[in-house]
Amino acid sequence: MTDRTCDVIVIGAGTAGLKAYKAATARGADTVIIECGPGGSTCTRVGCMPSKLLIAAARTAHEARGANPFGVKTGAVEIDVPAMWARLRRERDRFVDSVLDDYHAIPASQVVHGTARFDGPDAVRVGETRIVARGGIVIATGARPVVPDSLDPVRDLVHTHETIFELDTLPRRLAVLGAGPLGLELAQAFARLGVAVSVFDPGDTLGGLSDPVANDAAIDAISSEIDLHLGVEAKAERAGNAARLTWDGGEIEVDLILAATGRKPALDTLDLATTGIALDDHGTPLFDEASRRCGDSRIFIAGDANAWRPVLHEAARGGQIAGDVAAGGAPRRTLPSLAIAFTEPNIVQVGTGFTDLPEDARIGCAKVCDNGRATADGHDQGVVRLYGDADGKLMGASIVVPEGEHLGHLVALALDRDMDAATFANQAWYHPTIEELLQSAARDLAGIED
Ligand SMILES: Cc1cc2nc3c(=O)[nH]c(=O)nc-3n(C[C@H](O)[C@H](O)[C@H](O)COP(=O)(O)OP(=O)(O)OC[C@H]3O[C@@H](n4cnc5c(N)ncnc54)[C@H](O)[C@@H]3O)c2cc1C
Ligand SMILES: NC(=O)c1ccc[n+]([C@@H]2O[C@H](COP(=O)([O-])OP(=O)(O)OC[C@H]3O[C@@H](n4cnc5c(N)ncnc54)[C@H](O)[C@@H]3O)[C@@H](O)[C@H]2O)c1
Repeated sequence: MTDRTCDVIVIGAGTAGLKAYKAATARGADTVIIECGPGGSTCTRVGCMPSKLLIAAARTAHEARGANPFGVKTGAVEIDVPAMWARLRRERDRFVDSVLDDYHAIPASQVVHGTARFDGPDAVRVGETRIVARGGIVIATGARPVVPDSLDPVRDLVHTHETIFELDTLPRRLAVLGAGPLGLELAQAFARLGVAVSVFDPGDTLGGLSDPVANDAAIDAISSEIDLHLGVEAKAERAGNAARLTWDGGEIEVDLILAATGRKPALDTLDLATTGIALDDHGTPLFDEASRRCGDSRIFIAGDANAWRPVLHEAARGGQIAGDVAAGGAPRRTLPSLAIAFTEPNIVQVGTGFTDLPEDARIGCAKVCDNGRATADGHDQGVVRLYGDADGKLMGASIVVPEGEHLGHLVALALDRDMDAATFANQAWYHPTIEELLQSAARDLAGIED
């Protein structure tokens, strides 16, 4: 039995879902949005924003401690731990509230609370209620953290990004499993707040960097602040109130463990088998980037749920596209990929990655230690690696640079404009700026003499 028919159903009211709802509604579609949680979003509650607030506190402490070489005396730097957590949670709650304002502005008649699961390719059930979509169904269910079974013996000492921002104290010793963006950002932040941090990853790269020169630069810079173990499988066991981690060649005891071992699309409750859409080997629907449509179906998938570019601006854009196309709009072009880990130095990857470059690709390089502004600011570690094809057309970059986030945006813009390295080098580059590193790398790539 069908209890309701509408034009578009959106499953999930996070960043992608709210954008999808707005886009479909803007086309005049009767749109129903289904949410199983309290609303708000991963970004504001347990993701981008609390992590950036922790990083902001940590950076402030780090800069105060590092003031002496500039002739600035600060005395001993202490962390007022309750005040630090209080600011983080106060500001975090304001971000959450602003998303909830959008959610609560949706007419009650269009919102269904509960866990959605498919009942065929054009219908969804929430409890006993069945809703049919005439137009399309947008999956925007996000992702959830993965905790490895190897941590079972010490589960009560394990946090994920969903719980770590609820701490009231700081641990003395913290192990972070995973050297992806999540693990690295929080590892460096906790270290700067005075915690002894050890990071373990079975892989050899930081923040997913595949460029060996950029990866070495990141390792050099970041290992000066944290105890870094790459290429290592750590095993956990109980040691009184602590956890003992052992690996080939060493062991340590820690008070807490942060599992930063990736996130998996939240698709398990959806009963996707009833839809007939094609899934990849991980059970994630195959979809078209330009429309977010799954095959020839009227099912769309946006945000972290589709495991493609799991970052905020792609969740927002993907939701917008999916909601719009589900309501009759046209597909859009794909933007260059852009990912930034907010470590110091920032780890930025734009466009084509190192491992996907053609054999005849050219690489331009510029080192932070050769940049005047970086030297003035007290930085000497990091590198820009700018990639171009055999004709010098820009393809991408790996950037390990303090404030490199700004450089990443400029490269993304240049890629979107199909720029070649010589044209990029001949833009206006103010002196002395960190941005001049891009000009140097573009000159190197284009073979332009200084
Ligand atoms: C610690 C951390 C830091 C991050 N930092 C950054 C950063 O600095 N910059 C950046 O760009 N990205 C960052 N990200 C990534 C970014 O947060 C995500 O890409 C983005 O929040 C994903 O949004 P979403 O809409 O896909 O998912 P969500 O916001 O998680 O929304 C999914 C919604 O679906 C609901 N739902 C799930 N299943 C069902 C169901 N069956 N029925 C009904 N409702 C359902 C959930 O309750 C949830 O409300 C970070 C992520 C983490 C974890
Ligand atoms: N600044 C940002 O944009 C930002 C910041 C944080 C998180 N995020 C997003 O959050 C999501 C999760 O980030 P992440 O860093 O956890 O995911 P990730 O998949 O990028 O990295 C996970 C890391 O964990 C390692 N790992 C896997 N199993 C392990 C184990 N048993 N022990 C130790 N290490 C193990 C992997 O080798 C990998 O390096 C990503 O989608 C990311 O885009 C983004």
